[in-house]
Amino acid sequence: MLENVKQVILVLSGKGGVGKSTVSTQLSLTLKEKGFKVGLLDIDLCGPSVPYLLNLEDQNIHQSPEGWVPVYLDKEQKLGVMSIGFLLKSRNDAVVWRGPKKTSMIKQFLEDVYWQDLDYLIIDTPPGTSDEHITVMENLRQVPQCSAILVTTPQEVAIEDVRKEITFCRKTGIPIMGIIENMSGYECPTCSECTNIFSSGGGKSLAEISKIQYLGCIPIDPRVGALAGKGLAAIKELPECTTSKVFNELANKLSESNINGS
Ligand SMILES: Nc1ncnc2c1ncn2[C@@H]1O[C@H](COP(=O)(O)OP(=O)(O)OP(=O)(O)O)[C@@H](O)[C@H]1O
Ligand code: SF4
Repeated sequence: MLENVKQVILVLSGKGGVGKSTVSTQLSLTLKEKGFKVGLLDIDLCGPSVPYLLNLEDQNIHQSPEGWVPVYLDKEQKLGVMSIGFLLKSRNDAVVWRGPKKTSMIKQFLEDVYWQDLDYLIIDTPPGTSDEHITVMENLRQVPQCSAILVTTPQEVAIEDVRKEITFCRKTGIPIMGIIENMSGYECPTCSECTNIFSSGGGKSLAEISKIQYLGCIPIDPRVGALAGKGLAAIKELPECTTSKVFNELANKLSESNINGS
């Protein structure tokens, strides 16, 4: 049920493992820390990592007369989470479904979750442009405030795949809010010096060429990696690190409703 959701943000990536779920969870946690009411919907049916990242793996969802009740991270119910992971017995269980079953599960996720009033619904998607994406795009077209954030890494192959995501968004009519480059150099936890391990700046130049807003680069930071599985916000635990600054700025841009669709 999306009637009472003010803004929907889809987090997309061309490749797997580029940090899409990290961006989805840290963005959700940052918005929660800023006092917003947030929902995080994980539709990566084949690799749902959000329950793990937020330390919610042992939680179950419940059915209420209004619909599925999300799992809440906090007592105040500021961050609600929905993931196929909550329906699996163990993290190692695999979802082996054909397209139509995946499509109907995603429709249920979009229609039957009782989110209550939300300032933001963040949707973590599988990599690429699959059946899941088409179903989501079709169902979200009627949501007035909906846009996509594209996540990439600096390598040329990842950048190439983001080009495909841009084409996909433009064809399906979802405005792109911007591009984030993750794993852009290595930030030393001791002296905060950033060393470029791979090339860098590919995400920025792609944003410039494609006339899309560049939302910043997040370095590889072992301290940020260590937050995975704990459900802790980088902005609270590591306020001085570059990652926190990027998420803080991103959350500010969102709250100013500065959606530059392109
Ligand atoms: N900036 C970063 N610094 C350190 N570790 C990171 C960073 N970004 C992501 N990671 C780590 O890299 C791994 C992969 O990240 P994540 O699960 O967010 O990627 P993904 O794109 O969602 O992957 P998938 O395609 O499997 O859904 C995780 O262990 C995460 O903690
Ligand atoms: S980046 Fe700084 S603290 Fe890290 S290893 Fe190099 S000199 Fe040492």
